[in-house]
Amino acid sequence: MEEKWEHPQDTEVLGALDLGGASTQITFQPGVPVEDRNTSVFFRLYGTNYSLYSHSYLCYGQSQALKMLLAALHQASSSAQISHPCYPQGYQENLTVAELYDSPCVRAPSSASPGLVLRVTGTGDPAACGTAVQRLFNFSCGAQWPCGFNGVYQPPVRGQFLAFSGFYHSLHFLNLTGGQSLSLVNATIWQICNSSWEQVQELFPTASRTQLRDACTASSYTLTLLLQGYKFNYTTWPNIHFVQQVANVDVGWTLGCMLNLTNIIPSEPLTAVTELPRNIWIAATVLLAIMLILSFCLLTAMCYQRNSSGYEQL
Ligand SMILES: Nc1ncnc2c1ncn2[C@@H]1O[C@H](COP(=O)(O)OP(=O)(O)O)[C@@H](O)[C@H]1O
Repeated sequence: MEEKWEHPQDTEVLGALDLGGASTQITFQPGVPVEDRNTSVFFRLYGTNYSLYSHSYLCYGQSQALKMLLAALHQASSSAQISHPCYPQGYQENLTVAELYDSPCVRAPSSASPGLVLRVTGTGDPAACGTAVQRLFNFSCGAQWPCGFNGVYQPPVRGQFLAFSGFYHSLHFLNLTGGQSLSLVNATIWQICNSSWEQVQELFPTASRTQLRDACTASSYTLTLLLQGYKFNYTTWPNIHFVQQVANVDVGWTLGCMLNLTNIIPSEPLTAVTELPRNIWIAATVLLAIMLILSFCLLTAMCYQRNSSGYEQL
């Protein structure tokens, strides 16, 4: 770095995968020009220009996706009893219609009365869970080919990626953030989704009730989003590095935002100074020079006067 914030020319640009509570983002440097202007980003960081692909899917963050799944299961059941295939078998909870439909990502059916209490029962069924999670997405590309999901254009993923926030937390809980193979990840998620409420409590005695309830749903959602959503596969899976920190700093959208903003700070005042018209710049310099010369003359004259009046007194 030679004590300068410069981008070494031969280093690889890492992609970023962020799974927040409300939305998920993918950003990377594609191998082809970005065909859709809505998803192309030109970005200048410490003197280097980058042309990137980036898209944010609203409502596909972890919390909202899990809510969409529950709402879809409720609407499919058409009663106050909801069978949840991703919750552990034997798990039960009550929630009201108002609590379920409290976000813009889920639209309440007109027939649902807000005060109605819904009873959710886990069935711990990995195959049905996988199917229910996949139904949250529309995988057909339509005119936008190649695509991610919901008809959003996305070039094929390329290079190494850092996956953080919800991607990290959902897999870290199952000890799957250490470079495990995709087969092992699949098998572990299948196993947790096949477990009963008693079994998950025994497996993770210190975990909270919510963590235990959501372990299967969150990890299944993460895997579906990465494989079918963002189109990673067996070959590109090892290129995803699940991280919470890089060089002892928490990674997330706030760090990226800060880096982007701090890079802008020095360039703005400089632009303002160099954009002064040339003739005004010359006039100001000449005026300053004249004032300096006049001040010097005045000071000399005052000193001379004081000295000569002193001699007269003597
Ligand atoms: N320490 C944690 N342990 C387990 N899950 C977490 C932890 N922190 C965040 N999560 C989960 O990861 C998801 C994203 O969290 P976060 O990055 O804080 O969201 P946002 O970007 O919206 O602020 C949330 O759904 C949350 O449940």
